[in-house]
Amino acid sequence: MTNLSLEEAKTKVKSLRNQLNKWADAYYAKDAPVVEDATYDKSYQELEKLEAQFPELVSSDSITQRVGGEIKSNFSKVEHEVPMLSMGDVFSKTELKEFDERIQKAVGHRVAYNAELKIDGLSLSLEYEDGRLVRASTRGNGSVGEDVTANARFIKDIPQTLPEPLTIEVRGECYMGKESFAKLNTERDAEGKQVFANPRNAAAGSLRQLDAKVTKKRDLSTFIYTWVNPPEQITGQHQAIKAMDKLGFHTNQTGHRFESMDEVFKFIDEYTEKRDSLSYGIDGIVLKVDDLSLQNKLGNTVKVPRWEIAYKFPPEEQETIVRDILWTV
Ligand SMILES: CC(C)(C)c1nc(N2CCN(c3ncccn3)CC2)c2cc(C(N)=O)c(N)nc2n1
Repeated sequence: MTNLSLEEAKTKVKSLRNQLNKWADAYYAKDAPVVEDATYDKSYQELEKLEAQFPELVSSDSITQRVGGEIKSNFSKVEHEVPMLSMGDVFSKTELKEFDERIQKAVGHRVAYNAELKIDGLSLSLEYEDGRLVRASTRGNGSVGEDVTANARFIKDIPQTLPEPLTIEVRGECYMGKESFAKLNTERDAEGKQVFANPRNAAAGSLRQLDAKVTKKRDLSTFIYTWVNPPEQITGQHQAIKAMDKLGFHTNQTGHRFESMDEVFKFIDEYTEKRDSLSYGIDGIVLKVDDLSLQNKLGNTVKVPRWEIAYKFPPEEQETIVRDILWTV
């Protein structure tokens, strides 16, 4: 229940409807979602809650009254055997220190961490049977995603077959490099099409294309960072990434295993500096307890692992021009 007055609720409902209609039109009309599902869903649920609390505000033209009101994608659904979890976010080194202290307290000793750049893309799961790619799917809500196998076949750095007949699942981030993003937007602008607000939306819009031939024209990449239930000879996150690299997956080589938080802080400072010069977007650093058995011991809360945290950089000066064009349409 919100503590909004009827007047305030009316304003809020109006702006939510306006926003959701724009997003839904972009999704249906141009089949290029300009926003992450999670963002759309959050606003949609907020509108539903307000309409439930203020029934006098419900109107037949509200997107919640539309049969297909929610973003229904035409992809078939994929149930994730192992849920794709969310990530806890922190925004300061103090909070990272507290995270480390919590972990040390829980396990009774200091732990090593694997620090990874937090790639600004969308999550992707890749499933292989006897060494052949059989399914690619998006994260969706963490439990149910979309089948994008046909599209994934056109992402050049995804191995279609593995050097060994393994039946495994790996997960990573699908992203569009900064240069490819700028090129795509220039082309779209020249064609009078709506430009993408940022590389993450461009990647999402390009991967979640119903017509895989469109994905083929888009320059998408991946960084793979998780081996789901790896063989027992793999005991650490850093080792897992090295092993996936050997299998032909594209991994991010900047990841580093650290024994102390001081080294982690140096890594954070280094990539706060280097961020703009990278050829792909990052929005933070992901810190994971490296030892996989400790990860299992620490377990997860409902949606978030206790053994991992994402340190988010302060938002950089976004190129607001694109955003303005987008929102004024
Ligand atoms: C395996 C865990 C759960 C620890 C995990 N989860 C991740 N993510 C979860 C939340 N995600 C998410 N996405 C949409 C909505 C909610 N959560 C987006 C991926 C990771 C993302 C990156 C990255 N971006 O580079 C990374 N190097 N490691 C990750 N590791």
